[in-house]
Amino acid sequence: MASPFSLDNPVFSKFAFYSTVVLSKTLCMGELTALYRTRRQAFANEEDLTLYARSRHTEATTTDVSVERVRRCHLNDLENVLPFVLVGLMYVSTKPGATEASRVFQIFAASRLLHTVAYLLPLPQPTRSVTYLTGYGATFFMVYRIIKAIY
Ligand SMILES: N[C@@H](CCC(=O)N[C@@H](CS)C(=O)NCC(=O)O)C(=O)O
Repeated sequence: MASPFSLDNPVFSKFAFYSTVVLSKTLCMGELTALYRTRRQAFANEEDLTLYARSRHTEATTTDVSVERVRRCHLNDLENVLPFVLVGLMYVSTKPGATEASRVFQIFAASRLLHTVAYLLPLPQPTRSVTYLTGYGATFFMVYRIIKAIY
């Protein structure tokens, strides 16, 4: 029996693509945090001041509103992207239809990109909540499919 975890399988190949998109976006959040820290001179650790601070009067802080917003956005990615990738692997193993699977992966990836835009700009609520719930729904749809395939 052919393994579903091969790039020859169009479902796995789409899953690999969209997982890489959302994981790369999550990785970029660390660099974005560093950029905000440097721009706003808001370093969390005393030892960072000697390396990056423009003025010797700069003090370490963990309360800069913009830096904390990027950090919350990053954390929210971790809370949602990691479950998507793990649940997605089990979903691929159920051998779903290619059209359905593609839609689920696309919806999740789009929802996470829009969540970041809504969080960082920020856009008025409930925009961010809607993007979050859309991605959450996509992951839970896969959970439903997995459970249905088993029982
Ligand atoms: N850990 C999240 C759980 C709920 C959630 O993810 N809510 C979405 C829509 S309101 C969100 O963007 N929360 C903001 C955040 O995680 O910083 C929280 O504390 O809010």
